[in-house]
Amino acid sequence: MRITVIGCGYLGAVHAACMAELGHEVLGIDVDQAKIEALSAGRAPFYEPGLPELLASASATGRLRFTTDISEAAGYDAHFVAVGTPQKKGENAADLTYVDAAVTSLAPHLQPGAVVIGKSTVPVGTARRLAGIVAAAQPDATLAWNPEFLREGFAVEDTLRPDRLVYGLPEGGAGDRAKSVLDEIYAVALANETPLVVAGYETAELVKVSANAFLATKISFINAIAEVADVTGADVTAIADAIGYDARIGRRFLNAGLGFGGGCLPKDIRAFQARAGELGADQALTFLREVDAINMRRRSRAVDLTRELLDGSLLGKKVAVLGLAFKPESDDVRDSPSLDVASQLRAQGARVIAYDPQAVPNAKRLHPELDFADSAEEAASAADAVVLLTEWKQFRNLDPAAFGAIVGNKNILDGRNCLDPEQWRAAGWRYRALGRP
Ligand SMILES: NC(=O)C1=CN([C@@H]2O[C@H](COP(=O)(O)OP(=O)(O)OC[C@H]3O[C@@H](n4cnc5c(N)ncnc54)[C@H](O)[C@@H]3O)[C@@H](O)[C@H]2O)C=CC1
Ligand SMILES: O=C(O)[C@H]1O[C@H](OP(=O)(O)OP(=O)(O)OC[C@H]2O[C@@H](n3ccc(=O)[nH]c3=O)[C@H](O)[C@@H]2O)[C@H](O)[C@@H](O)[C@@H]1O
Repeated sequence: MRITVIGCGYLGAVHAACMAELGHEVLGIDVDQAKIEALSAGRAPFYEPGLPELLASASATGRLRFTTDISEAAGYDAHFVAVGTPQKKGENAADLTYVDAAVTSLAPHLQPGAVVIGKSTVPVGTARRLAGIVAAAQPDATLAWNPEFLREGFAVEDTLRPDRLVYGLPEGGAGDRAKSVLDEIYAVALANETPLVVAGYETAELVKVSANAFLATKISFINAIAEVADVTGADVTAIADAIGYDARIGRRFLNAGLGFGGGCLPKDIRAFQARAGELGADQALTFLREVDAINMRRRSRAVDLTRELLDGSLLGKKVAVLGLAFKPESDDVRDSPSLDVASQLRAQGARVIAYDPQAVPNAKRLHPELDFADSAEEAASAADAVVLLTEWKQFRNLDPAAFGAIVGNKNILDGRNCLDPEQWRAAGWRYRALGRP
């Protein structure tokens, strides 16, 4: 199948490389010249495990090309739309400017029988509206919605071996034709018995935002329990383990700590509330406001605990921040709780020295006022407190004795509940965490 992928960011670049890996002929298109130059040279424009290898192998086969010129999309069978849908400035709603621009610029180049496949996360109702733009430009083309569930850090694996596929299709023969194109694209996953949900546009759009809303709710649920654990001396990690053994609950996504961030969960739960409001279903999702509020409180709690560790004042204290990415195995700092805490600590008078294995360049662009180190040891040298905010493996494996010899004062905040408190206390550290005594 000849496929284009419009928007080559965290989602699109991985999708393009994986589609080529599966044997399709792929053209990646983006308006960002620098990104296209990097991808054309076989370089990943961001950190994602496995992507560089995939780009190298796909480019070598000649099946993967990149361009900034949308007119090159003419003659392709299927077009994935994977551009950003960020939060609008000062509003909860999603900004659909990029999706609209992508579909509008593609429309004149659609050949009869082409299928436009939405991947971006959009407010319910968007697909039906975009289908009108596609039909007006090329009556024999169809629009389908095929939401994406990959996780950053596991994006290649999740794309090649998804745990389910969802097709949102129009009614009638056009839907049948779009389904056969999607089936051909995903032939390998379907042969491996990947569950497939075929539905209408609205259902497919709602599957995606419901999944992210549920994940965000699960995290905020356990973080709410952590707040209660904090005032009772209970241990939220033991609570999560114990309730997680119940298969109806499950242990995954019950890690209490600094809460969720990234380019998706926060903006998606806000956009979902905004859209429900527009549709007159305001009441339905008011709990997501609370999910968001619980999540944001984690950040101020981390700042307060750091202040407590420093005997009530951050002023002039040297604080080593370990981790800036919104999660490990990613360089993404969009709405990163870690970067937010680092910046709040500095704003409240601390001398912050931050380190992250991959995210320093992105963090520097957003917060040039912070100081950055080249290693955890350099950041922690003579520090009054260490705050671990993103649970990279190299931080989880730190040796409390050796690390203790570097710092000025052995104070540590474990913002992700990822260290062994006994071990750190035995090495002479004052250990604090969120939701653990
Ligand atoms: N990052 C992730 O893990 C996942 C993201 N999503 C959704 O996928 C969409 C994209 O997200 P990301 O890849 O993270 O965003 P991103 O910001 O990394 O990438 C978006 C790309 O689209 C490009 N772009 C903007 N306008 C364009 C146009 N008119 N033509 C061509 N390219 C254009 C931008 O230059 C950028 O490279 C969002 O709706 C997001 O919610 C869904 C599942 C996973
Ligand atoms: O729509 C999207 O873009 C994607 O959003 C999330 O994926 P991602 O943002 O890559 O990362 P997650 O692993 O979901 O983590 C999100 C945030 O939650 C935090 N988290 C996660 C799990 C947990 O138990 N506790 C917790 O605080 C992480 O630290 C991180 O900040 C979803 O997991 C994907 O299925 C979805 O496709």
